[in-house]
Amino acid sequence: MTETACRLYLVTPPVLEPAAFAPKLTEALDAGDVACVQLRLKDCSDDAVRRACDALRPIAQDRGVAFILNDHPELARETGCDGVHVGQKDTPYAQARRIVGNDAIVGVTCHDSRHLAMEAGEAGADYVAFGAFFPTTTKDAEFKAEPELLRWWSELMEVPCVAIGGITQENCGPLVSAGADFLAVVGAVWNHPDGPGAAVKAFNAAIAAAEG
Ligand SMILES: Cc1ncc(COP(=O)(O)OP(=O)(O)O)c(N)n1
Ligand SMILES: Cc1nc(C(=O)O)sc1CCOP(=O)(O)O
Ligand SMILES: [Mg+2]
Repeated sequence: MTETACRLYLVTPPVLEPAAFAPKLTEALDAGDVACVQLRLKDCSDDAVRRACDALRPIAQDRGVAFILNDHPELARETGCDGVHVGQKDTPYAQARRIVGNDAIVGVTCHDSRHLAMEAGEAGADYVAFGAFFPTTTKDAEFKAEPELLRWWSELMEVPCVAIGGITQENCGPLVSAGADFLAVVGAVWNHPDGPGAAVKAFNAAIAAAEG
C-alpha cells in the first residue's frame, strides 16, 4: 500500500462462495485503481477462510494489489496474505504483529477515537481505520465518525488513515477532501447495479474529482 493520493480499499462481502466471487473480484481489480483487498468473512470455519484465501489471494497479488485478511493473524501468515486487519475486540495489535511479522501490513480499527488511533499509530500500525462515516447495512456499526477526524489525523500524523462505513461514489468527496488515504468499501462496490467494475471506475472518478 502506498501513501499518495486517496485510494480504494475493497472489503469483501461477509458471506461468499469463492468460485462465484472470483470473477467479480477480477472484474473489480481490472477496472481501475485499487490499493488493497480485505477478505472479511464472518461466521465461517477456519477451513472456509483458508479456501477463500487460496482462491482469491492470487487474483489480488498477481495484480500488485495487497491482500489482507480480517480478524485472523495466524491464518493470514499461514495462507500468504500481505497482512491482517484487527479490531478492538480482536487479537491485540502487538500480538498480531508478532504473528504476522514486521514485513506484513497490520491495520487497526479505531472507531471515532483519537486516543485509540494514537495508541495504534505509536505501536506501529500500518494504518488506522475510522468509521462508520455513514449509515451502513453491512454490519451493525456502533460508532459514528466525522470527516473532521480524518482532517485532524492527516494533518498531524504520518500513519495512513482509512475511512469506512456506508461510503459511496456519491458521498465520498468530503472524506477525500478531509485527508482519507484510503476509502474502504463493501456494498457500494459489490452491490452496484452495473457491476463491480463500473463501481470501481465510478469511485476512481469521484476520488479524482474530490482531489481536484
Ligand atoms: C478497513 C477496516 N476498518 C474497520 C474494520 C472493522 O473491524 P472490526 O471492528 O474488527 O469489525 P469486523 O470487520 O471484524 O466486523 C474492518 N474490518 N476493516
Ligand atoms: C466492516 C465495517 N466496519 C465498519 C466500522 O465502522 O468499523 S463499517 C463496516 C461495513 C462497511 O461496509 P459498507 O461499505 O457496505 O458500509
Ligand atoms: Mg474484527
